[in-house]
Amino acid sequence: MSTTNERIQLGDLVCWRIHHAGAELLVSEQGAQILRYKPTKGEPLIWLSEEAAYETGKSVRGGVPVCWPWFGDLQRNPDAIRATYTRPDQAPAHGLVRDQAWQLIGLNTEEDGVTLSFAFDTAAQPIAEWPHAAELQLDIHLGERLKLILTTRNLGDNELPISQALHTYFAVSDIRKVQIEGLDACRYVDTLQDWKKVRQKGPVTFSGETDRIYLDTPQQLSIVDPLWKRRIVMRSEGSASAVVWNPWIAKAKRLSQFADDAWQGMLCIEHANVLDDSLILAPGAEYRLDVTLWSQAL
Ligand SMILES: O=P(O)(O)OC[C@H]1O[C@@H](O)[C@H](O)[C@@H](O)[C@@H]1O
Repeated sequence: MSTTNERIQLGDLVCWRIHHAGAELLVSEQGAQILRYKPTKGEPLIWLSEEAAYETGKSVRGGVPVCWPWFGDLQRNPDAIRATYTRPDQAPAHGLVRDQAWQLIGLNTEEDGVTLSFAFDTAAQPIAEWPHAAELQLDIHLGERLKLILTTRNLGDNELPISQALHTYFAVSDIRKVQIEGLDACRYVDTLQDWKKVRQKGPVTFSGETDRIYLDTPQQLSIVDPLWKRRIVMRSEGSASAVVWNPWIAKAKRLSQFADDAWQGMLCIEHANVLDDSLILAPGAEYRLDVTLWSQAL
C-alpha cells in the first residue's frame, strides 16, 4: 500500500502530513493535535475551522485537542484535581498541554499503516504551577481506521489526580439533521441548566446550544449523518464519560477561530475521564485512554 510522510510548516506550526492507502492525516507537533483526517472515501471525519490560526501557544480550533491534566474549567473539577495547580484562579481551560510543544518520539510505517508517537514530559518541560512528575504520550495510528492511544504515566512519589479528554471535532453535513446513537438512557450533566442531572431519552439530536457531560457511557457511540449517507463510529476503552458540544448561533459568535456559521457543520464528542470518572494514578501507575474512529456507509 502506498504511504507518504511529509513534514510541513503551517504558519508557526510544524506538522506531519501522512497519506496511507488514500487516507490523509495532518498532525501538528504543538499539542500533538490532529488537525485533519479524511478517510479513503467521502468527506473528512474530523472538522477543522476555516478560520483556524496556526500560531505558537494557541490551540488550533478543530481537530483533536488533548485536554490534560484537567478537562474544562478547573474550578468545576474535583477538589483533588484543583489542588494539583498552584494558581487555580488563573487556570487555563482544558488543562496545560493543548498549546505546548510535544516531542515526536516515533514515526513508523508498517504494512497496516503509520504510527506517529508524541510525548510531553514534565521533566523536560517543567510547569511551575503544576509541580508533578508525569509523562503523557499520544500514539496516533492511521490505518483503515484512526486509532488514538493517550497514556499518562505518574512518575512522581505521590498520587496524581487528573481529568482528561480527547476533544474531537467531527465534521457533519448539517447539525440539525444528525443524531448520536449509543447514549439512550444515559444520565448526563447539562452544564447549560446549572449542571442539572438529566436522563437521555432516545438518540441525541440538536436544536440549540448543547454542552453536556454524559456519564457511564458505553464503549461504542456513533453519529448518523443522513445527508452524507454515513455513520461515524467511535469505539473507546478507558473512558466512561463523554462531552457532547455544539455552540449554536450566539456562542459561535463569541468563539475564537470560528466562523459565525461554522456551528452548522461540526459537533464535538469528547471521550473523557471527568467528574466521577476522573482518575487517581498511584505512584508509578500508567493509564490508557483509547479511541478508534471510522466511517461506514448508511
Ligand atoms: O474554547 P475552548 O476552550 O476550546 O472550549 C470549547 C468548548 O469545549 C467543550 O469541551 C466545552 O464543553 C465547552 O464549554 C467549550 O466551549
